[in-house]
Amino acid sequence: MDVKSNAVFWQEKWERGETGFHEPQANPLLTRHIAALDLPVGARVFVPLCGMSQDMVWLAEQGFHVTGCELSDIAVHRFFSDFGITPDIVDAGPLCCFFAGNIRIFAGNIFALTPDLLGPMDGIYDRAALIALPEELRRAYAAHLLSLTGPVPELLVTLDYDQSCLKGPPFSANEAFLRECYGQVYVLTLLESRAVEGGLKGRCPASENVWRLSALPGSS
Ligand SMILES: C[S@@+](CC[C@H](N)C(=O)[O-])C[C@H]1O[C@@H](n2cnc3c(N)ncnc32)[C@H](O)[C@@H]1O
Repeated sequence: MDVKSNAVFWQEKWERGETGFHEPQANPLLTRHIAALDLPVGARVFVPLCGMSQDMVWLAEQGFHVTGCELSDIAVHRFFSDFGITPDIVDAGPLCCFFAGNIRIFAGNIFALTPDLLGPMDGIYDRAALIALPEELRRAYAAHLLSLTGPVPELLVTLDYDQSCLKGPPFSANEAFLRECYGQVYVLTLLESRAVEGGLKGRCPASENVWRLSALPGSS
């Protein structure tokens, strides 16, 4: 699957309301482990492929400046309208930037986002972003993310399961794959691993893993 067909796939998911990944509250793995990034209040946190995640609200409530990037306009509009907030909207090259308070979201394809548009970031929170993408795009995504932010600390939530058991998304990302994508610049530390209750989609044993990525000495 290439960048264009991936975009069509996700746009159609949002149009059909197939958003089972969306959680009504902040993810407990985020709230439990964000401190591991050691970010000061006021730090700038990037949330790639953010959907309309409540995690952004929770991060903003902790005093962080949050920047998301999301392909679907439907998701971005719903994120703000659910709070009864009318965001300001400005053109940002090939993307559109929505902002209100200490949350801004780039609506558009992350592969079109540039370091200049994004600006400096102090940390990354990736839940269901890397693993939303098929194998061919996942490596490109990881490299692009690094080109956007450099090796800032990252909290990464992944799934690990036998890919032959389910088609995905979400796709499996095992430790070897993560080390291939990120091991050149990051030290990877597994903070928590827990079995998905009842199996992934009720069909396949899976573990949900929380990783801290911190810059290898000399890589920042
Ligand atoms: C599985 S959802 C996860 C959303 C969010 N992280 C959460 O935890 O609810 C993946 C999201 O990535 C978005 N997406 C997929 N490819 C993208 C791309 N190339 N650029 C920006 N967003 C993308 C989809 O529209 C979808 O909302």
